[in-house]
Amino acid sequence: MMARDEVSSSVFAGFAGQHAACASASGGAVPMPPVCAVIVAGGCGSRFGNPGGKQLVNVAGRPLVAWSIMAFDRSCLVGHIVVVCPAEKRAEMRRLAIDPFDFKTPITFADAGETRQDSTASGIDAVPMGFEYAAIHDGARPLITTGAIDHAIQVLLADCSLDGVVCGQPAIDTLKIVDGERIVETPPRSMYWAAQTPQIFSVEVMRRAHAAAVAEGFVGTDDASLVERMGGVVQCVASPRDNLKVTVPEDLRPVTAILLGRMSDAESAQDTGVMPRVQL
Ligand SMILES: Nc1ccn([C@@H]2O[C@H](COP(=O)(O)OP(=O)(O)OP(=O)(O)O)[C@@H](O)[C@H]2O)c(=O)n1
Ligand SMILES: C[C@](O)(CO)[C@H](O)COP(=O)(O)O
Repeated sequence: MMARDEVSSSVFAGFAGQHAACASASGGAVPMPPVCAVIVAGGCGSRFGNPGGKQLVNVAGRPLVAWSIMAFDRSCLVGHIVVVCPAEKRAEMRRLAIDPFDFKTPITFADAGETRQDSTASGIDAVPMGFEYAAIHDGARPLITTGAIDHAIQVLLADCSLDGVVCGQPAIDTLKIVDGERIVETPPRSMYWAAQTPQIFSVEVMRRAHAAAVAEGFVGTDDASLVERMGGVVQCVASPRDNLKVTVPEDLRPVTAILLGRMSDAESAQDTGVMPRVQL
């Protein structure tokens, strides 16, 4: 019912966007990248507890949300980024998390809603014409990498039976179903994944799924659940284990350590000539 148009798996070979590196790799004809990123950064961060929210908190030298924007900006498959935040925060978001960085991808804003689901609906509505897919990502997951984004997009584009893909990890802990704190059952772990973002869908499918959720009063904790309940086919794609979400202040410690570690690894590789010098 929600099948999307057939897309050749070869299409992602030549997307070049505005990025110099991508453009030179494509060697001429430059098709439009098929994906618009929707970065939801409209929550109030109540569990984090900072009065101004968490999206602009400095993490390893950048505002939290800027790390996610950077990862999508570097993807040749992403041609536009919509940042979802409260209207009154737009100017501050632009001044602190966008303008200081040399992002090449066009970035526009959409207004946040009351819930995360309302915010993703608003972001999907703001996807410009011409983009067939939307990659919805939490602004609070700064460790996502361009490689993981591109891999997930490629899995979706390569399989026309899919309505969407969800980045995540197979469960590694033993899981318990509980009533209060009393264990009711220990389900087979092999059936469980921990879902993360990005979650990527056809824009059309996502718009229909949101309309149905509103009509039927359904509120999910992620975007895929809206598509699943419509009978959509959604596949999990393994993404890096460290794609953590900053939810409470303690999350900053591992996230900062990982970002600093990545920067240090990149510097060492550049110094030993293993990698060309890149801007971090
Ligand atoms: N109305 C909302 C609620 C959440 N989000 C975004 O959804 C992502 C995941 O949500 P979460 O980590 O729960 O953030 P908050 O809602 O801000 O946190 P809390 O639930 O602690 O208030 C975050 O990037 C958050 O900014 C959003 O755009 N709009
Ligand atoms: C979408 C999500 O990041 C997938 O893990 C998560 O469900 C968001 O959860 P929250 O309730 O907004 O923290």
